[in-house]
Amino acid sequence: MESIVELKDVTKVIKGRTIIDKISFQVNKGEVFGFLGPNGAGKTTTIRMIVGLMGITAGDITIGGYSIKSKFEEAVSHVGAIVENPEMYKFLSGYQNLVHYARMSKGITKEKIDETVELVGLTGRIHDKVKTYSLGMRQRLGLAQCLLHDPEVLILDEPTNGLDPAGIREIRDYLRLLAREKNMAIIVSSHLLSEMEMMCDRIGIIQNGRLIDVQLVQEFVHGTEVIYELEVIPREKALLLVLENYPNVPATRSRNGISAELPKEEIPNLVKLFVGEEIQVFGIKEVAKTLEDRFLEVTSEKEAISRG
Ligand SMILES: Nc1ncnc2c1ncn2[C@@H]1O[C@H](COP(=O)(O)OP(=O)(O)OP(=O)(O)O)[C@@H](O)[C@H]1O
Repeated sequence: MESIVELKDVTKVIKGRTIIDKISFQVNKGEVFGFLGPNGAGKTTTIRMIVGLMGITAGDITIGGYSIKSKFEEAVSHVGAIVENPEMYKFLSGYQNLVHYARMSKGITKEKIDETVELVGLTGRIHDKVKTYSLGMRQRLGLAQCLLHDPEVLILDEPTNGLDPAGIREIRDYLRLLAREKNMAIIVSSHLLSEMEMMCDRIGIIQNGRLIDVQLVQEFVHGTEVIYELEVIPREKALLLVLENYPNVPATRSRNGISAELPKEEIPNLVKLFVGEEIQVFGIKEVAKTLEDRFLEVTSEKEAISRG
C-alpha cells in the first residue's frame, strides 16, 4: 500500500502547554483511517495541523510527498476536508451552492458537479433548497463540495456528529465506497468506538495528545484471546473455581453465569472441573471482544506503563 499522508513527530505547544506530543503515523491510499480518542485528546488539533489551519511547533507533515511547512500549496492541493461546519447558503438549492463553490475554484465542469452529486446520492433532491435538507443530506452536500476537485485525501472531523443511525450508515457507506473505488485516503475522527469499528480499516488511538496505538480494526477487535460466556449454576462457585485455577485469567459474573477470557484449549478442562464440582453447565458461547473492550484494555495498559 502506498502512503500519502505522513506525520513525523508532530508536536504542538500552545502557551507553554504540549497539546500534541510527537505524533507519527501514515495513511495509505484506499484506506479509511480512524482517529479515535476521548474529548480533548487532541484529534481536532491534529487534523487542523494536517489541513494547514494551524501551524506545527515541531516535526513535519507531508501530503503526497510535499511538506506542509515548506510546500504548503502543493501539499494541500491533494486535500479535501470538512473540519468546521461547511458553509452553505440555506436559501439556495444544493446545486446552486455547488455551482457557486465551483466558480471559486478553477476547472470544475458541470459534468463533474453532476457526477459528484450522483456519487453522494443527492440527485433526486439537489435542486431543492438546502434549508429543506436533513442534517445527513447537508453532510453529503458538504462532502460533494470537498469532492469536486478530486482530492486524493479526504479529511473529516467527527463526520457523523449529530446524525441519526440511518445518516451514520449513509456517510459510512459513502466513505467506504470512496476509499475503494477512488483509491482515496480518508481520515476521520470520532470519540465513538462502535462507529470507528464499522467505518475504518485502521485506527489510531490518541489520548492526552499522544498516539498510543495504531492497529488494523480487525486485529484490534479480535485479539488472541476470546471471551467465553459460561452459563452455569451455581455461578459464585463457578467463578471462584475459575479464579483459583486460572489466576491470570480475567473472569467476571455475567447475566446468565460467568464470563472468562480463556484460550480455547482450556475449555474442555474447565468443563471437566465444573462437572467434578457438581456445577451444572448449560451452555458455552464464544463472544468476540468489542472495540470498546480493547480500547479500555489498551488505554489502561498504557496508563499503567506510563505510571511505571
Ligand atoms: N487554541 C487553543 N488554545 C489553548 N488550548 C487549546 C487550543 N486548542 C486546543 N486546545 C486544547 O488542546 C486539547 C486538545 O483539544 P482538541 O480540540 O484537539 O481535542 P479533541 O480530541 O478534538 O476533542 P473534542 O472531541 O472535544 O473536539 C484540549 O485540552 C484543548 O483544550
